[in-house]
Amino acid sequence: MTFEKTPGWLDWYADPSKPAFTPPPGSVDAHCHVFGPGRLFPFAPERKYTPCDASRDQLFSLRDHLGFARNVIVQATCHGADNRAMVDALKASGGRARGIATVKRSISDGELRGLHEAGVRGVRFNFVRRLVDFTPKDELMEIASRIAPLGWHVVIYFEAADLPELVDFFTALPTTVVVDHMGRPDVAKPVDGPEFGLFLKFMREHANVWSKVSCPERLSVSGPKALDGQRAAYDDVVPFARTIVETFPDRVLWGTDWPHPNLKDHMPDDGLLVDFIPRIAPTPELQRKLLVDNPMRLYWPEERTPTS
Ligand SMILES: O=C(O)/C=C(\CC(=O)C(=O)O)C(=O)O
Repeated sequence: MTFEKTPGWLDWYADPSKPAFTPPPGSVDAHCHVFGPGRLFPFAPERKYTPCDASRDQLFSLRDHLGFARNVIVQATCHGADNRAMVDALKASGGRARGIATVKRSISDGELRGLHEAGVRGVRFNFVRRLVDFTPKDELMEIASRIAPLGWHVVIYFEAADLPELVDFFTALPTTVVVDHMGRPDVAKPVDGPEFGLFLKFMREHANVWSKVSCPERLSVSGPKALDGQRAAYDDVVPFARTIVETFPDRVLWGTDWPHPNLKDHMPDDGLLVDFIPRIAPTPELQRKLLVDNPMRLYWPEERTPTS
């Protein structure tokens, strides 16, 4: 099947730079996607966008180029609840990728076990209206209670302005809860203002809540962009991400978000994006927690040594 990309679609950056920052050995890119390829894994009829292809082999070659060891592949909404492309990538990764699935309440226990064997360790609940149609909260809660015994967690994606309305549902979830992209703060607002304050309170008062400090390219208003050799990009996002890393160093994850769906302004050079990491996690200890210890604890707990 051939697909026509959404008009204005920006393809992933073809020839990324080598980062100046060297990630510690064993680093995990804990948020990335695969798209298709559409001829093998057709995009879902209910999708809100049609992307370019972004295959597992292209993802794995980016992983190696950037100096990462592992990936966490998050089911993208353009594949709906058809997890085949993501699962195919997990199976081809030689144990170096884990996955986050999208499932419906109709999924059987056997199918859940199959996903677990392939390397899935969580489900994603998406509340961003431009990406998905609303799933009733009772259905989501039922899914959460079924995946909890597998040791899985729930990844949530929402916009900062929607947190007040969603917070009661989030705090009722029975698993670890991982927030995508810091809950998408409006970085034009003050880092010590009420909106981001609510997010910090949410994390402070709920020790099961983690955050990905990812996607500065999606959140930044004033740049500069991670392009043309700019190794100090997205200044306006730094205080938000750094506050989270320094306040909750054991509950943060980082990911490229490759292939960066739905960006409208520019496509970042992923090598320069990696150079954002030492600006938000300034010490080797914070970097090791963010890139190795935390994702290993969540996604490969069986591989942890007693000291890590
Ligand atoms: O890549 C992301 O995390 C963010 C997305 C896309 C997405 O979540 C999806 O398609 O599932 C976005 O904001 O458009």
